[in-house]
Formats: sequence, C-alpha cells, structure tokens
Amino acid sequence: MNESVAYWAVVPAAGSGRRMGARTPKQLLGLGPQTVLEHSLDALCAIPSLAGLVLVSQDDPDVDAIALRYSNHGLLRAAGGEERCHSVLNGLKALDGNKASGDDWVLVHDAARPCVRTSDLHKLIETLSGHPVGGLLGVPVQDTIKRTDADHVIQSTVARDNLWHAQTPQMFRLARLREVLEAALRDGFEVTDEASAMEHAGEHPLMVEGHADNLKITRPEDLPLAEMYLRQQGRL
Ligand SMILES: Nc1ccn([C@@H]2O[C@H](COP(=O)(O)OP(=O)(O)OP(=O)(O)O)[C@@H](O)[C@H]2O)c(=O)n1
Ligand SMILES: C[C@](O)(CO)[C@H](O)COP(=O)(O)O
Repeated sequence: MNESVAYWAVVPAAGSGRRMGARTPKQLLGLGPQTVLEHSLDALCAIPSLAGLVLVSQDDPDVDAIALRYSNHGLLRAAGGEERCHSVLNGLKALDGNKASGDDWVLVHDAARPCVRTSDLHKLIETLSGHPVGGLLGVPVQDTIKRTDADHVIQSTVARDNLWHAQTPQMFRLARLREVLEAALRDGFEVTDEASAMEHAGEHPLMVEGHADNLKITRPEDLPLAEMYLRQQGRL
C-alpha cells in the first residue's frame, strides 16, 4: 500500500434499472433490511484506507436519506449523467474539486454490485497499488461462448481461454482516468467500463481475479441470488 496517495471510491448509482423492470430503480430495491445501494456502500466503507467516496445519483429523496447516513465516511455527491460513463465522469470531477490529487487511486464500483467481497477489495488494492496502469476485478468465463447473428443463429464459438467477465471496482489514477474518459467520449467511443477507456488510450490494465458472487444486479432473477450470496457472506 502506497501511503503517499489516497484511495477514493466513485459509486455510479444513477441508472434507471430498465432491465429490472421495477418501478423503483434497482439500487434502491431491498436486500434484507437494507437497499442494494447501502450494501454496496457498506462494502466500500469497510476499506480502512478509503479517504472518501462520491455517490453519483439522480435527484432522489430516498438517496438523500441514505447519503446522510454515510456522511461520516467523507461522502460527496455528484449528479448522474445520460449514460454510466457520464455519471462516472461527473464523479471524477467532484473528486477533482475536492481534496483529491491526480495521483490518487479511484475505485469505481457499481451501486448494483452489492455482494463484492471485502477480501477481494483488499486484493485489488494490494495488487494494483504499485501497478503503472491499474485494473479491475473479474472472473474467467466458464461457459462455452457463442456469437450469433441478429436472429440468434449461431455464427461461431468464441475461444474462451483468457476470456474474462469484467466486474467492478475498476481502479485507476484519478487524473489519468479522467483524461482517457474525456478523450474516449470526444472520440465517440462506446465506453461501457473504465478499463475500455484506458484501453482506447493504449493502456493495458491488469485483470485481478475475484469471485462470481460479485454479480451486477440487472434482472429480477438476480435479486434472490444476491440475497443468498449476502447470507453466505454473513452480511444478512
Ligand atoms: N446513466 C447511468 C446508468 C447507469 N449507472 C449506474 O451504473 C451501474 C451499472 O449500470 P447498469 O447495470 O446498466 O444499470 P442501469 O443502467 O440502471 O440498468 P439498465 O441498463 O437495465 O437500465 C449501476 O449501478 C447504475 O446505477 C449510472 O450511474 N448512470
Ligand atoms: C462496468 C460493468 O459493470 C463491467 O461489467 C458493466 O460494463 C456495466 O455495464 P452496464 O450495461 O452499464 O450494466
């Protein structure tokens, strides 16, 4: 752990949860007595070295109430953007305007990933703190992967060796991440995660193996699965 730099988190929590099909945005759905968002914030706040975190959300009184409960963790707020990448960039700008320096590390973690293990967060930070680029948590692909046409007719089988599911947190230096994200957006490049913006700039982030239970809650069937994982971890 490099003591001279700080570690911050940016939590994109401004999505509408279209694929969940619920009236409530999925980050505010319940997992036991807490919301998905609170479980994700609790996981990040368990990192002793965390200097603070930026919660990126739409205007929502329910989010405001949750944010108040994390004010002692140096919680800052930023407005959500049209897409996840715009929300993340707003979060980085909020950090820039605060006590953060360009060399500080930023962990970008989806609010929709409440089951991330504290042990994996520590593994990510320990593995990457001396790394020249940064990286992300992920898990190797276990199924056979098919590519189809628009009519779902299989065209090919994708070789799965060295193929990974990218997760979050994705951990990069603040100034460099903001620079590559702004450049990717200027180029009209489709940014679905922070690592892809780094790759677009010619960087090679490091994949750090985590666990499959760090799922992104996306569809209704993911909620009971997340609840089971949290119980297994003793968090419910
Ligand atoms: N404009 C957006 C879109 C997404 N997110 C956040 O990014 C994370 C991952 O995005 P995703 O799973 O796609 O969430 P949604 O966009 O809400 O889902 P959907 O695509 O089904 O609407 C979530 O924590 C979501 O709240 C965000 O902060 N701002
Ligand atoms: C960032 C991410 O969770 C990595 O897998 C994923 O790219 C988010 O994608 P989404 O379409 O915004 O859910």
